[in-house]
Amino acid sequence: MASDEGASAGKALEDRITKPESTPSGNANTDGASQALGGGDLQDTEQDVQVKLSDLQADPDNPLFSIKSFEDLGLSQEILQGLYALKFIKPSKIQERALPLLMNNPPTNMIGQSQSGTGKTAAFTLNILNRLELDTEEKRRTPQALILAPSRELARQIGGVVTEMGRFMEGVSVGMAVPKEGARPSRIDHNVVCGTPGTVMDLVKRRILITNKLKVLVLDEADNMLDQQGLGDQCIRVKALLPKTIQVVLFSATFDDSIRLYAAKFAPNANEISLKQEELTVEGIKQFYLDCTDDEDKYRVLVKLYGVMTTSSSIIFVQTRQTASEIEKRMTTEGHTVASLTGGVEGSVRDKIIDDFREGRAKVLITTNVLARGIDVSTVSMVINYDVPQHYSPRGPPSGDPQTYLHRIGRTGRFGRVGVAISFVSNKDEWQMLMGIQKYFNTIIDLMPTSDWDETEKILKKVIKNPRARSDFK
Ligand SMILES: Nc1ncnc2c1ncn2[C@@H]1O[C@H](COP(=O)(O)OP(=O)(O)OP(=O)(O)O)[C@@H](O)[C@H]1O
Repeated sequence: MASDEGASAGKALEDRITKPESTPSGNANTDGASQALGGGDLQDTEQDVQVKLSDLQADPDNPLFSIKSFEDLGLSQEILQGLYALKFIKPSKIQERALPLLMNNPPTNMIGQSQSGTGKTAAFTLNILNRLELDTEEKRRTPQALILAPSRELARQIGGVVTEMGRFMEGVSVGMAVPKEGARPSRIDHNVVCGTPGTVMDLVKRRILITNKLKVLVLDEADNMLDQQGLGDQCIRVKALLPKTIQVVLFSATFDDSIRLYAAKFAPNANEISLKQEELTVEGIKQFYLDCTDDEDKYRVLVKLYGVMTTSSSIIFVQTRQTASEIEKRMTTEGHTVASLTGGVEGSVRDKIIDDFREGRAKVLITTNVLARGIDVSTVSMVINYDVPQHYSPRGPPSGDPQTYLHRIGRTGRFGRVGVAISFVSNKDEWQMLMGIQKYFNTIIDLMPTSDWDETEKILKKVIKNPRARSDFK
């Protein structure tokens, strides 16, 4: 097992850690990117972010609002220490609502929905930590919780969160079940396992991952996991090999009607927390579109935009690996520093690329839908849909893919931060798809002027610099 990726936690309580003040100067993120960068030109300072966060968490209409404190939720002292160390002050709405239901006994399944960047990971992680039995060496070496995610990067990220949150508990250890070069050990002896469905299935079949003591199964990005032909099939096959009494927890920002019925079969008798379609967009993300004359113009506009957005981190989403590699080559030849991560890249190289991006060594990431979901890098202040996300149709023109659009743009504006999402439109099909997406979420996607780039720069800076962007741009 790739124990190099999963870190053993359970460190002894080092210094005495106290609860953070309600407006700390630290970073309430586990991704580490903000600390490395310290905020760029077009970035909120951490001070701004924290002041704003306490305002948002006091607004009952905001997804980050809660009445209760983490102490009220019945978490152990060691778990609270983990949260304090991460500078989590108050739960978000999904955490406050989901945790009592998740932690209740006898365990009940859950289907939980909340906007992107509102802390779903902590919700399911805290339940897992709360349920772990770590009082004997044997129990510590036995898998008790399994978390499945659609990409290697997301599985690794979640593994990191579990490790960080559980670091004051004696004996928490996280193993990764993602594709790996080289030999695997004969047995996974971690109590929490995070992985992608194909690898997990393989490890279960080879009896490297022993499942009979598993108590919790989490599917993050559950609609995607159950929907896609390949992943859905694998998730069902994995679940069939797990104890019948396992608590099944499904989380996502999106559960389309078509998948909801299916999710209810996968997690029977679940408690459900759901949102209406028009509640799904995140207020802090200002959405624009840009008119381009053709594909070549898209590229010209992209390069122009990068002349304007020099310092903060951004992600460019494209539809195909081929486009990703073309843009990467062209931009690199022209002297831009960009990285590209697609499914075609080998695992260890992918790890390096995403780690470089997280830590601010690479500021521009070109990728496909492989990274559309879950990736949490707080310094990302701009997302570009170089291609409008679409469902291919064997007959007729492609149709827009609102769920993927929402997840892509949700890579910015995390937990009360602000960001911009810009979609490039170069033909009638793309225009229609984008307008369909706008209608689906009942949101506003404004035209970004490009006749005067000084003006474009001003608009972008105003959005990203303004800590009150959500009320201005509602
Ligand atoms: N209570 C909290 N206080 C402060 N920060 C928090 C809190 N809960 C979560 N966060 C931070 O918010 C960010 C977003 O959380 P997370 O990645 O879990 O979002 P998500 O809801 O899973 O989003 P997505 O739908 O995009 O996967 C993370 O950086 C996390 O550390």
